[in-house]
Amino acid sequence: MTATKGLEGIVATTSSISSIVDGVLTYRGYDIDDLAVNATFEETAYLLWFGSLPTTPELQALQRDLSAFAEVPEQVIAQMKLYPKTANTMAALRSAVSSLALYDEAADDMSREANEIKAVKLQAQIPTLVAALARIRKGLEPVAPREGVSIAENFLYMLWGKQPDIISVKALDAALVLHADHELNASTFASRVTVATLSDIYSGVTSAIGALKGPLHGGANEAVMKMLEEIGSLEAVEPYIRAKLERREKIMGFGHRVYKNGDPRAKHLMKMSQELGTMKNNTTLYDMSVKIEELITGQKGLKPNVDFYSASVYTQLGIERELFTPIFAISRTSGWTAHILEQYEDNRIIRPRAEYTGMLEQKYVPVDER
Ligand SMILES: CC(=O)SCCNC(=O)CCNC(=O)[C@H](O)C(C)(C)COP(=O)(O)OP(=O)(O)OC[C@H]1O[C@@H](n2cnc3c(N)ncnc32)[C@H](O)[C@@H]1OP(=O)(O)O
Ligand SMILES: O=C([O-])CC(=O)C(=O)O
Repeated sequence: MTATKGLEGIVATTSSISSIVDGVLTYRGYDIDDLAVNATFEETAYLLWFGSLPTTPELQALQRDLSAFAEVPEQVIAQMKLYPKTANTMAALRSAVSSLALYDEAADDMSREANEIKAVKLQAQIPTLVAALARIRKGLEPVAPREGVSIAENFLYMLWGKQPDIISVKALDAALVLHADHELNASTFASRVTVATLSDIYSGVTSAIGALKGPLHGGANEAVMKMLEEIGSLEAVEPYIRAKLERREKIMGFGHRVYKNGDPRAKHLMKMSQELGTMKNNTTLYDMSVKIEELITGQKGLKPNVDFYSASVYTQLGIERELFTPIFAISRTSGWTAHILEQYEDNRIIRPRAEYTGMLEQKYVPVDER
């Protein structure tokens, strides 16, 4: 038995949800480049869960369900008010999502029908939790979700407490489409491992949130913004990056296990970052990001991943960086739950082996003789 570090190149499951072949990302056979400019997030989530794009009545029914489920139990909001205001937002989200299970009587109902409802419910409730967390951290009261509006619009409405502008809603909606699923990434794998023990969907999504939090995965988008803030100006980019590379430090938002010639999602976010900067008459963050990309690609051959330009996109939308990874979680809930449903459909416990490298033939010595 020989271990492969990080399971690189190991095919661990079959899946018909999303694929990455020769650098092309597809959801259920639809190219991400097509979906990014044409599909809404609700259509995308439907596609991931049910395998085809919805008809008008199917989409309307989904939108009605998402609206009907968007409120979260008042006990969960009360618990969230007790979290320290300085708590890591992903740690807080992980706790809140775990708590949702306590108030769902169907949490352990393992029928396909019940699990599909819980997938839609989680998708509806997680944006409400993230917006509530953000407001509670600032000492503000959470804003209740509105009926009949998209997830992107509702989220920004609950976050800001006022009707968001159409440009912000469209930009967030496109970002949600781009982040929705990504084959067997670390958080999706974590969710599948958890539910393959026949544990419940809430446990699967809670595990996934824990995995997404790390800076080598979803947490990179917040880390990119911290770096941009630390750099501070276009002139400071070059010396900062050169010094970081000399110290052999990683540059967040660059590199990818699967894409070696670039992440197809990054160009969409790059364009959005440029457009938002131009619209707001301030392209500093975009210009700094482009300069960083030139230096990193030039010196290391590494390309930006989905987390790089999303940082400047969200900041230009007026969203604080502590919410970047939770927003990733809002989107990826669609992918996680689609994978969980797929895992339940044809389940076998996921239990690989480890190559043992420890000591051999030890003999027990009583404690007072050691
Ligand atoms: C949504 C997402 O999860 S997208 C990824 C988000 N994560 C990040 O942006 C964090 C920064 N990037 C990374 O840490 C890595 O590129 C990962 C985690 C994405 C992929 O990791 P791996 O597939 O294990 O790549 P690995 O670490 O083997 O990288 C190969 C080489 O490129 C280097 N490298 C990879 N990424 C970077 C980076 N961002 N900055 C500097 N060097 C890097 C590695 O140090 C390694 O060099 P070496 O061969 O001299 O040791
Ligand atoms: O696939 C990965 O390893 C990470 C990634 O880009 C994602 O989850 O979107």
